[in-house]
Order: sequence, then C-alpha cells, then structure tokens
Amino acid sequence: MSIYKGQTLTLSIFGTSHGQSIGMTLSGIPSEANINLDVLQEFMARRAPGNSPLSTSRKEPDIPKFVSGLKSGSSRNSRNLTTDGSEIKAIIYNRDVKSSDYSKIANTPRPGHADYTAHVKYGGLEDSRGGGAFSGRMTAPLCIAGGICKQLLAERGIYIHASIHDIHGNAEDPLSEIKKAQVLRDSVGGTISCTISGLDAGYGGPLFEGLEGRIAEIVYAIPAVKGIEFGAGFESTRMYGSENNDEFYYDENDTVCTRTNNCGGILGGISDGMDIEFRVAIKPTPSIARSQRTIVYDSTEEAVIEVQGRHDPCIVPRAVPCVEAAAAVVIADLVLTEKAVSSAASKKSKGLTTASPTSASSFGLASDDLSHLRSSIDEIDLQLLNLIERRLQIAESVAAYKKENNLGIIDSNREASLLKRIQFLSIDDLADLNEEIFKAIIRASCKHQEKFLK
Ligand SMILES: Cc1cc2nc3c(=O)[nH]c(=O)nc-3n(C[C@H](O)[C@H](O)[C@H](O)COP(=O)(O)O)c2cc1C
Ligand SMILES: C=C(O[C@@H]1CC(C(=O)O)=C[C@@H](OP(=O)(O)O)[C@H]1O)C(=O)O
Repeated sequence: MSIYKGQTLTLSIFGTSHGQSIGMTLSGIPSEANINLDVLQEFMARRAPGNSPLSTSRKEPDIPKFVSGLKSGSSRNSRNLTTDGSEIKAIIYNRDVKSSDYSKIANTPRPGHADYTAHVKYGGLEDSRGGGAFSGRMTAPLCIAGGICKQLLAERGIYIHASIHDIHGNAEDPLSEIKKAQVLRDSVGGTISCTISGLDAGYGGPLFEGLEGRIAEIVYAIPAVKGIEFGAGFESTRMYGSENNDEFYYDENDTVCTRTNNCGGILGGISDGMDIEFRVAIKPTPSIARSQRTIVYDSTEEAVIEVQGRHDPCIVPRAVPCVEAAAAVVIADLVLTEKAVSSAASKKSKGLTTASPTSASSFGLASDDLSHLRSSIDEIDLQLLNLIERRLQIAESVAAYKKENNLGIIDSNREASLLKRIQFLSIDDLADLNEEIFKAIIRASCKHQEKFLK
C-alpha cells in the first residue's frame, strides 16, 4: 500500500498489477459532493490499457466498484451519486493477467524498471509480474481519486487539462514517433503539458508549503515521471530578468493579472491567480523487445534479455489523464484545506492589494463569510439542477404525447401564459430577469424535446 498524505485528503492505493485487484481509499472529501459515474468512467477510459494500437494490448475495462463513501443522490439518475462524508473506497478487479510473460525474466531484472530496486528492498519477496506494485497499472486507482477530485473542483470553477506536448522531441506529429519506435522494437518518452485554471490567488505558502513542491510530490508518484518544470522552467535560466519577470496589470474587471506567465502562476510558492502551468517529462518505457544486458540475481553472472509480453511502446498518451488526476488530488486538498481566499481580495475595486486570508477580513469581507455564502449558492445550484432535471424529464413525457398526437414542439400560447405567470409570481424588480431565465429554460426544454420527436 502506498499513501499520499495531504493536509485534508489522504489517498492510499493498494494492490498489484497481476494480483486479484487494485484500488484506493480516499478520505477527507466532504459530504454532499456530487459525483457522476459516467463522467468518472469516461475519465478512467482515457487511461485504460488496450484501447489503442499505440498502447499495451492488455485489456482492462477499469470499472471501479465502490464499496463505501458514495450514496444515491437526490436526482433520479442512478449515475448521479453523492459523497456521504465517509472514506471513499473503490476496487478494480484485474481481468487480463498473463503472468507467464514474466517467468523467463524472474531472475534477471529489466533495465529501467523497478525490478532490481524492489528486489533489493523486499529481498526477493516482491511480485514483479506486470511491474507489481510499481506498475503503471497503479495509476488506475490514482485516476479514480483524481476523477472524483476533478468533479469536486469543477463545481468550484477550477479546471485541469493536460495534453501531449511532444513525443521524442516531436511536437508536430508526436504519435508518428511511437509508430517509428514500434517498428524498431523500441520505446520513446515525451513531455506532457498541464494547465490548472480558475484557482484564485493566495493558495500555498513559503518554503515547504510551496505549491510547486506539493504538485511535484504527487506528480512524481506516477511511474516513469522523470522531471517537472513550472512556467518557463529551465528556459528561464537563459532569460534576462526583464524578459522573465511577469509584469502586472488590472484587467477590465479590475482583477490583478500578469502580461506573461513565465512563473507558471506561482510566486513564492503561492498562486498568483493566473493559470498554473507545468510540464512533465516521461521517460521511454523500460520494457522493450530489444536485447539488453543485465545481471542474474544471487550470482556473479550476467545475461542478455529480450522482454516479452504486452507493453506500452510509449507511456505518454496514457499518462496524460494520470497527470490531471495527480494535479486534481493536490489542488482539491489545497482548496479543501485553506480558507477560500476572496477573488475580490485581488481586485483594485475593493482597494485591496494583497490576497492574504487575514487581510481580507480587515476590509469588511471575512473570507469565512464569503465561503459560507458560496456554499449556500452551491447548495441552491444543486437544488436548481435537480429541479431542472425533473422538469426536463417531464418535458420528455410531453414530447412523447406531442409525437403521438402529431403536435409541434413550440406552443406559443403555452409559452406566453407560462411567462405571464412567472411575471406575476416574481418580486417586482426581478420580474424581467426571471422572464429571461425562464425563456432560456423553455428554449433548453424545446431543444431537449426535439431529440424525442425525431
Ligand atoms: C500509464 C503507464 C503505463 C506504463 N506502462 C508500462 C509498460 O507497459 N511497460 C513498462 O515497462 N513500463 C510501463 N510503465 C512505466 C513503469 O511502470 C515504470 O517505469 C517503472 O515502474 C519504474 O519506475 P520509474 O520509471 O518511475 O523509475 C508505465 C507507466 C505508466 C504511468
Ligand atoms: C495494465 C496496465 O499497464 C501495464 C503497466 C506495466 C508496467 O510495467 O508498468 C506493464 C504492463 O503489464 P502486463 O505485462 O501485465 O501487460 C502494462 O500492461 C495498466 O496501466 O492498466
């Protein structure tokens, strides 16, 4: 078992590549967070093996079975679940295990893999099949946790997106490098870019509390990661200060912004309100079918091995969601731990120049108050969402009736009387605004009905 200890979140990942199962326990997620299982499964599928000729042929559906922490939500959709505040525990059973691939190389560590170091540490008791506890397969549970955290963050307007930057140095046609490597019975690595947007200024802290270190800690847990750089990173060593410094300005909403983002959205270990940008270096897959020299355990002999079996010719494409997952876990931990820092705190209009949680209160708006207000809004949004979903379900029945009776979708009389009723029920000065909102709801409903009339 391997454990990540954040300040609020604890994530433990268990199992091995060829054992019965792998899985994770995530604690610290508050109750009432909405988790949609379809969204989670789509995320898991981006990482799952066997989905492309450019990945390992091992086929694993990677559908997590939740054994605690999630309950049915208030919506009728059984795929919409809610956290209940207890530990979230999920298991994935390994399906497509072919351990015979590993029997020939049991005594000869693969260069570049963790076989040798695991052997030293666990004295021969380690399970090296499929990489054992060091396998890239262990990123499936990481993606369960990360997928949950991504949904939690999206509800707070924070989004994480990673993509392939280059493979083997080729940013124009990266996938062609994998095909070349396959022909050569070799492997290649590459770089993944990741952007975190929507995180307010003021998260993190100096020295050991710095955001770069916290993100790096969890990104380095992904097997095959060999480097991480933020913003201009190593390139900044070739710049003058005048080129590297990100000049400040106020945007049209009087929010503090920077003209460039060479610091990658982090200054002094603290988020500056711009996107957090970093790149991750992934080494070439260690298991390759070409001859390589190695040693034979418990002897002084050397040997030549050619690794058989199913392997990713390049880890980069499947590591992209893993990087998003790692970033999501650490940012969720940060957001759940630190008091929400008012985005208003970095606005000129409030007369504030710093984003520190303590200074916010001295200007009349305590960050505590703000986070309470925001959580009330989140709660209302949830109710609205459920009500809108119920309304759309009823609209489906209306569509069925219209289809049966050859009626058109738009009924202007009905729409006019509905809007009139809204005007009547509204508080005076909100009547026009409410009418606009309901017009949008009616439009969405008609669009939804159209699907059922085809
Ligand atoms: C998604 C993913 C898939 C991987 N697939 C393979 C693979 O098929 N074969 C392999 O030898 N290594 C694979 N790896 C990399 C090894 O697990 C990793 O190199 C090994 O555990 C040693 O760890 P290190 O490279 O971090 O030192 C994969 C890693 C990830 C993240
Ligand atoms: C199965 C996955 O990746 C595995 C990662 C891996 C390794 O050494 O890291 C070795 C291979 O395992 P096997 O030899 O059993 O096919 C990959 O298939 C996965 O990521 O789900």
